[in-house]
Amino acid sequence: MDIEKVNSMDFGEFVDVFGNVIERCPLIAAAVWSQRPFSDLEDLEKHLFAFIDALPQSGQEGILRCHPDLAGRELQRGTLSAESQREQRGAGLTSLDADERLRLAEFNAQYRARFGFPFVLAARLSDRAAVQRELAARLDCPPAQELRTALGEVKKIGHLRLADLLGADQARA
Ligand SMILES: NC(=O)N[C@H]1NC(=O)NC1=O
Repeated sequence: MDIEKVNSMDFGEFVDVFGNVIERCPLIAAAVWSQRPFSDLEDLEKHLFAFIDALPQSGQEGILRCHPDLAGRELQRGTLSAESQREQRGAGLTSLDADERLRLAEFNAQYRARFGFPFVLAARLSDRAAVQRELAARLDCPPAQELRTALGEVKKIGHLRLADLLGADQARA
């Protein structure tokens, strides 16, 4: 997909295509649509991320709360977004045994109780062992630092999702 194509999208198409670059936060794509034209895809990414950075802490925490737990109930129920499903499967989180699933659920619950939002990690850059390690390590972080780390992970996920959207279209062209 080239940038002319992106810049020519009407609002509805733009939100359809980019609405889940940030998990379950189509408002972010909706907000940056009016900032067209973008000079290139990095520019689009910059606008998406600048929107996140400009939010008050409550809004940033809201973005984190839109993320499903890793290996959580939504994975069991099959109600994840297509992107999240693919990412969690890629990290091996669909094939945990019962003990591993329980351990992760306990850590996820501890994390949520401490910080007030779910543990977020770019699963595609990780694997099941690293997810558990990271979660245990980040539980000890000071809250302000942890908010920054988690938003950094949201951006990594968004970066990879954007690259997928573009790559898929280039392959078709
Ligand atoms: N909780 C969490 O990190 N979820 C996200 N991570 C990821 O790679 N995809 C997600 O949905």
